[in-house]
Amino acid sequence: MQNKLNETDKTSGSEILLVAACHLPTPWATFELHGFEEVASGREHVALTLGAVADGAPVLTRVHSECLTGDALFSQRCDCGPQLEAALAAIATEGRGVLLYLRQEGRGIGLLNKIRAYALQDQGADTVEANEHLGFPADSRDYSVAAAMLRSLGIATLKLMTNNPRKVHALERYDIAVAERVPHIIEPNPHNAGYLRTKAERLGHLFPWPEA
Ligand SMILES: Nc1nc2c(ncn2[C@@H]2O[C@H](COP(=O)(O)OP(=O)(O)OP(=O)(O)O)[C@@H](O)[C@H]2O)c(=O)[nH]1
Ligand SMILES: [Zn+2]
Repeated sequence: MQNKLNETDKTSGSEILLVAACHLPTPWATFELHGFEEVASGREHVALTLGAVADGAPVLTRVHSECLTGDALFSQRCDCGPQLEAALAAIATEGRGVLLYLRQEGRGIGLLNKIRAYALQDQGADTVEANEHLGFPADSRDYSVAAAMLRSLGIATLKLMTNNPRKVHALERYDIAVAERVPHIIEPNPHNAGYLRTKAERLGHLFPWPEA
C-alpha cells in the first residue's frame, strides 16, 4: 500500500492523489479505506476495497454518489442509504470488491442546491423539473475521477452494481470496462416511490417503477 501513496493518474482526465489508506472495520467486513484528492478541485473522495482487487478479474463495484440526507440522515426521499448498505453487504458476501464514494452530492449540484430542489419537490415538481427550475441539468455528475480512482487501485474491469445505464456508458468512455451490470434495486417506500418512478421514466434507470 505504502508504495502507492502519492501516485497520480492523469490518463482519465482527472488528476488524483492517493493521500492515505487505513483499515476500516464495518458491520459487514473490515475494508481498506483509500483517501484520494482530486487535484484540480481539492475535492476529497474515498474508496473501500475488500480482497485482491488488482488481480485482473472483474471486480464487484459500486460507484456511489454522495447523498448526505440518505447516506447519513436516514432520508426516505431516495434509495441511497439502503443502496450503500446493500453494496457493502454484497461486497462482503463476495469477499472481494470496491465501493467508490464520490463527493458529487445532489447529482453534482451540491447539498444546498439539493435542499432547494427538495423544497421545489415539496411544492409538486419532480426531481428533474426541480433541477431545471434552478438552472441545472438533470444530472451534472462526471465520472472521470471514478475512472482515475479505479485505475489507481489497479482495477480495469467491473461487475457494476447500478440501475443507471448512463453510469455504465460514462465509465466506459474513460476506458473502464463493464463486463456485467448487476441490478441494484431497493424495495421502494411510500416517500420515494415517485422519485423512483421519475428515475425510471425520465432518467433512464432500469427498474420496474412502483405502481401509483
Ligand atoms: N439534484 C438532486 N439530486 C438528488 C435527488 N435525489 C437524490 N439525489 C442525488 O442523486 C445521487 C444518486 O443518484 P441516483 O439518481 O439516485 O442514482 P444513480 O447513482 O444515478 O444510479 P444507481 O447506480 O442505480 O443508484 C446522489 O448524489 C443524491 O444526492 C434530487 O431530488 N435532486
Ligand atoms: Zn439520496
